[in-house]
Amino acid sequence: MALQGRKPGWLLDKILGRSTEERLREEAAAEHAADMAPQAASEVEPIPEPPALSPASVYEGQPDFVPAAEPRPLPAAPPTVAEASPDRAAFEKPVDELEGATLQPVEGQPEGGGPAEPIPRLATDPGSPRSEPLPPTSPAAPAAEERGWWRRLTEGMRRTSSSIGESVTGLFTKRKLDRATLDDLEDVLIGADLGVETATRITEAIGAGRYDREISPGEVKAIMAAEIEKVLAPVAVPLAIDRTKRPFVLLMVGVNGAGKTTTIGKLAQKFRRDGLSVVIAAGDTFRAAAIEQLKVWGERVGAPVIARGQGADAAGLAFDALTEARERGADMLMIDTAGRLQNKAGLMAELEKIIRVIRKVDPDAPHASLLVLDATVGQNALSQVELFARTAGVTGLVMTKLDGTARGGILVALAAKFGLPVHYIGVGEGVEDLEPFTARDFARAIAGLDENPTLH
Ligand SMILES: Nc1nc2c(ncn2[C@@H]2O[C@H](COP(=O)(O)OP(=O)(O)OP(=O)(O)O)[C@@H](O)[C@H]2O)c(=O)[nH]1
Repeated sequence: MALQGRKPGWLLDKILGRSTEERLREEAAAEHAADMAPQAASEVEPIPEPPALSPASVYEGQPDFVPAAEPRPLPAAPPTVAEASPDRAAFEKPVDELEGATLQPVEGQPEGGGPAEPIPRLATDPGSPRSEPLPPTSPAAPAAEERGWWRRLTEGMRRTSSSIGESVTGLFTKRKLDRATLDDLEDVLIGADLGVETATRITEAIGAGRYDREISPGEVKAIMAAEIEKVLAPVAVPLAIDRTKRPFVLLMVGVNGAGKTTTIGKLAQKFRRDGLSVVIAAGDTFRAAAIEQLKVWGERVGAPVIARGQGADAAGLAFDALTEARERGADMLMIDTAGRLQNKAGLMAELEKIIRVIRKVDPDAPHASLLVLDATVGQNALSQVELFARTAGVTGLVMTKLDGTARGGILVALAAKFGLPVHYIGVGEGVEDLEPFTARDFARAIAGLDENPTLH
């Protein structure tokens, strides 16, 4: 019969005046596009365009990263360790404490006597050692966007700035400057986690030529902001994404609860807005809730999430994710990692293994390794940096939860001690509450001063 042997669709082709080969090519292209589209694209909420805001930060309206002009120097390869075969029994058994208290974040613990923000629990993961809430249902709460970054920053930093500001007002109102007052201020600044070095630097700058004279709290704050800015300026470095690396591999490390998973979601949204295709690897296989949380973020921002079950080998997953991201031609691969394993050595061995294994696919990977730090842990952040810098070749920092603490000064101490780039800071759980770090804005916010005057 005449119809026999015809390829399906030939009649439509004939009507539309195209060849069967043309149609097959179109179909293949459509299939590829569907593959690259977010999972369950119809369910993914559209990413709203950011509204035109008056710039509160020099970064507003700019991409959230800078294209790297030159390939970045790679972090030194971490030492090869004996193959860390993940102990499944240990994985499955929730461990509350890491060996060595220095690694433990202080979750939801308020300082200064203020009430902690209640941490909502995720109902679907009752067995998890620590259940997180899913991210907010709207990727960009309009109210948050309308507030602008400067307001979000200063509102978030209020606990830090008001604890310093109240002391400054108390110490410097209608008093002649003397050594005792400066010593008191130094104690306040050290207590606010700025570190001895910066505290001394600030008090010396305030004292220079002003003994026995009245100095207003406003003047003190201005000098303080200027000194803090000097410390922070060298580390306020935007994340450089080398577009010749495809995918650019971003490894996210940090202790449990620091905000890695949330930060990945927030950053993925930024990268997607900037037109990059992103693949996410759910490498925190220790916690089922982290995998689920990431899947939700992935759907929301339109980034495929490569995941395996709880307890799966994270290095193997990272290897597969990099291979797949490469096949898809993705611009970015973001790898989440566990913050808690059976012990500190286990955690570090796993990070080293992940790096070793992904280098089998791309010898330069990871192209950036970001340590996520929770500001509420205060001085503990210093030992976290030391540990992760040694193991995971940390190239930059992200500091979260600056809103929930009076200890935001720790960022200044970190800058003075390590000089590691600080790429982003988080001042809330909302998707818009993470922004590139700018020295002047942060310095003025911490000192409780008005908006960056150079922008007006
Ligand atoms: N207030 C506030 N909360 C934040 C911020 N960033 C993250 N969080 C919250 O901190 C909690 C922990 O965040 P996660 O992203 O799950 O932390 P994690 O590092 O992935 O934790 P593990 O998966 O256990 O390793 C969540 O409730 C987040 O919503 C921030 O900037 N401010």
